[in-house]
Amino acid sequence: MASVLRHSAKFTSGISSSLAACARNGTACAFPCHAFRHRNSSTSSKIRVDLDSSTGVAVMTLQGPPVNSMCMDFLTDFAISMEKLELDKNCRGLILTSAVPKVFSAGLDIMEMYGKGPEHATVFWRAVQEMWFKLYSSNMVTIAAVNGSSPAGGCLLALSSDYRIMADNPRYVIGLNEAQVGIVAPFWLKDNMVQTLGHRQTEKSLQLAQLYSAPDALKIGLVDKLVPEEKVLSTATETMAKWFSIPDHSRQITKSMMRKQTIDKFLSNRETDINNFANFVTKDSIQKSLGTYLAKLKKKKA
Ligand SMILES: CCC/C=C/C(=O)SCCNC(=O)CCNC(=O)[C@H](O)C(C)(C)COP(=O)([O-])OP(=O)([O-])OC[C@H]1O[C@@H](n2cnc3c(N)ncnc32)[C@H](O)[C@@H]1OP(=O)([O-])[O-]
Repeated sequence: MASVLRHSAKFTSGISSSLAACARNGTACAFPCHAFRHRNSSTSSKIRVDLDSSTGVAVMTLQGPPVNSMCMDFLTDFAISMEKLELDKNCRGLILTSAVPKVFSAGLDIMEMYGKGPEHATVFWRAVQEMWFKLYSSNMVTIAAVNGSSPAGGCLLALSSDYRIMADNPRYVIGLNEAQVGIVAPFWLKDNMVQTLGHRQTEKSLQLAQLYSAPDALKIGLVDKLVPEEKVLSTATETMAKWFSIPDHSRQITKSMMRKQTIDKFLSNRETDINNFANFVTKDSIQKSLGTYLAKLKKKKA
C-alpha cells in the first residue's frame, strides 16, 4: 500500500486496460475483445487462481476439502498467489470464493495450533498475519464472494476485502468466533472489524464469539449484500465493474488513506503479536480448550 502511487500507473495503460474498459462499459471497441481474451490459471493443492487479462479480474477459488481450513500449505499458497497477482499488470481486481459446497472457509486449521511447540506457533502466526496483511493492504479491488459458512479466519478474508457478497442462506454463518474456540482475535483483526461494524457491535460480537446467519450478517453490516447462492459469483463480477469505473490511482490512494492507521499499528506491533500468540497458544489451559473444541467438532459428526 505504501507503494500505491508507483503501482497505480501500471493499471491505466496498455491494450489490456482499454479492453478491460471496453468490457466494463459494454461499449464498442476498436479491438474485438474476444480476439485478445486471455486467461491465465494457476493451481496449487489448496487454491486455484484464474486471471482474465481482458477484464483484469482474477478469481481465487479455495479448494481444500472438507472445509478449506487454513493450514500452513493453504497460507503459503495464498501468500504466493497474492504476490503474483499484485505484481501482474493485467490484474486490477480479485474475487475470493470457494469450490467446497456449503463452506467458504472454516478458518484456521485448529490442528496447526494443537499439540505444537512455540517454534511452530511462531511460524504459523506469522503466516496468518501475512494472509491478512496481503489482503487488507492490497492495491487490487478485492471482493469476497462468500458462498458458504465463514467462521473466524474465513470471516477474516471477508472483512479484509473491499466488499462482501454472501449467499442468501440462513444456514450459512459468518463471524469471529475465536473466543468460543478458546483463543483471542488479534488486535489488527479487531481493528478491522471495528472499522466495519463500529465499536459496540464489535465488542458484543467478539465477546460472545457470535456467528451470524447470512440475513443477520447483512443487518449489522458484516456483509454488504445477499444474493441467491447461484448468483454470488456473477454479482461479484458485476460489482467489480462498478469499482473499476473509478480511476485506479485515486481509488488506491483513498483505500490507503482509510487503512493506513490500522496497517501502521500492525507493522509496529507485529513481532510482539507473534510472541504473544506463541506464548498464549502453547499454555496448557489453552491447549485444553482447543482439545475440547476439536473433540466437539468430531462428536458433531459422529
Ligand atoms: C486470524 C484470527 C484467528 C482465527 C482463528 C480461527 O480461525 S480458529 C478456527 C475457528 N473455526 C471454527 O470454529 C469452525 C469450525 N468448523 C465448523 O463450524 C464447521 O466445520 C463448518 C460450519 C465450517 C462446516 O460444517 P460441516 O458440517 O460442513 O463440516 P464438519 O463440521 O463435519 O467438518 C468436517 C471436518 O473438518 C474438521 N474441521 C472443521 N473445521 C476445522 C478447523 N477449523 N480446523 C481443523 N479441522 C476442522 C472437522 O473436525 C471434521 O473432521 P473429521 O471429523 O471429518 O475428521
